[in-house]
Amino acid sequence: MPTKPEATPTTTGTGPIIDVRDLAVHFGLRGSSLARLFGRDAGTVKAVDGVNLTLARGEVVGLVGESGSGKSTLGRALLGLAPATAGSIVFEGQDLATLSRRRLRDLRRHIQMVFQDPSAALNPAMTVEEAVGDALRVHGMRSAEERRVKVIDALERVGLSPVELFLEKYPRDLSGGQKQRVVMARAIITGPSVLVADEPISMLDMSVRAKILQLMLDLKQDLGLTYVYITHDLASAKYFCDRIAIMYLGRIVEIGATEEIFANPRHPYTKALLRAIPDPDPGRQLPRDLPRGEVPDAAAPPLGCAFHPRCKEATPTCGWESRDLRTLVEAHWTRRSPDEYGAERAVVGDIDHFDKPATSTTLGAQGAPAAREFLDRVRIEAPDDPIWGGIESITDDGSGVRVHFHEGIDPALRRAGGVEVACVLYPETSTEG
Ligand SMILES: Nc1ncnc2c1ncn2[C@@H]1O[C@H](COP(=O)(O)OP(=O)(O)OP(=O)(O)O)[C@@H](O)[C@H]1O
Repeated sequence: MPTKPEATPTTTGTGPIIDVRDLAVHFGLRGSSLARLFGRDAGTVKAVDGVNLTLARGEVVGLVGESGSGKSTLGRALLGLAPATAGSIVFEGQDLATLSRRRLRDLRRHIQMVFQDPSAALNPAMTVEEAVGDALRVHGMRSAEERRVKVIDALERVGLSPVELFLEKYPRDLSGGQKQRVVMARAIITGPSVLVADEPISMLDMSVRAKILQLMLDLKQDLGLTYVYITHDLASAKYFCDRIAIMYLGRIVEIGATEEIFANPRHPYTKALLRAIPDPDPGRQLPRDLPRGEVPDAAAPPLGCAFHPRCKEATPTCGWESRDLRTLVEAHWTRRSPDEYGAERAVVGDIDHFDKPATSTTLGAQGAPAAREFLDRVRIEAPDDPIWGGIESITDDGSGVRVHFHEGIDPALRRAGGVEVACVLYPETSTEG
């Protein structure tokens, strides 16, 4: 029987193992050198923007969302690898922000990260023994003999046996699944209590994905680990996670027990992600529509609820604005002939100012009646677009009209039934709460 890797004094406490409060991680964009010369701010990406998350000991929490939703940044922040702009991360009662660089490095024995690409994570010039033992060397274990004992134990735990066959191998000699097992061995060898796994199976062959997830569950059981599982794949999260946090543009928009999220999704984004899960039964034809449009630019998120431009259930107060009008007008123009487009373009005039997010904007170059007629034509073509509910009024203004949108609501996470959800459809007074 393999012995347990280095004991972790931190796993024995009570209360949450990690407590994240109002965490923000913002990245300043450098912009072009010309913009910098004129002192223009190139903007800020709010990769994580006001996240609260409590990890109970021994649970598996999934961070799920499309690319750019901030999952990896949140995961990296838990290890102190992405600096917090605001808020706090408390691990076993210690606020990461108060730790010295040395203590922070030491903390990484207790919180380890596993990345998506095992080939990139392993140094091609190191044998398996060197790669797995290196973490011990970094943390001060000088004796090669002691390291070897621990390495053998860790390799046995991750199913690379007989161990002698693997110790002297290089990454190039291993399959993708074996490499990820080596990465897992390296992660557990310091005796961590928390493991942040960032898409750990997405680059592996289908045939080995379930085996690696099962290995992770076995390790969790044996070593008393707590997991943060980062993925864009809800199907694997269903299998693996106790709780799921759905992320969108730096925020958690819904969080709750896995069964509840799957049985009764509340947030329109969660519903859309669930509809997009491929059905393993080829005979069943389910609509697989990810929400319309792409994930917006995180440096200039939509006003109000960041999901509103793609939302099927959007309401008049979800944050409609000038950029939504541009999207609608441009979609209308894609269906016009070149002559029609030319004539309408002259009526509408310049629309570049729509790109500056605003709840009031002007449209028109040939007078208010022509601008109104144009908007009527757009509306007849797309009468069900939720943006129309978001327009409060249209008034005459100079050479055209001014479109006023309802002031949008940026919803906070609120309890609704068994989950928490950030959507105006679940207000504080909701009977569900
Ligand atoms: N070091 C950085 N500098 C600037 N922007 C960054 C940095 N790291 C991440 N971002 C931006 O922050 C946002 C969130 O990125 P992040 O990688 O955390 O998302 P993700 O959900 O993990 O996406 P993916 O699944 O593609 O990894 C993105 O807009 C990304 O471009």
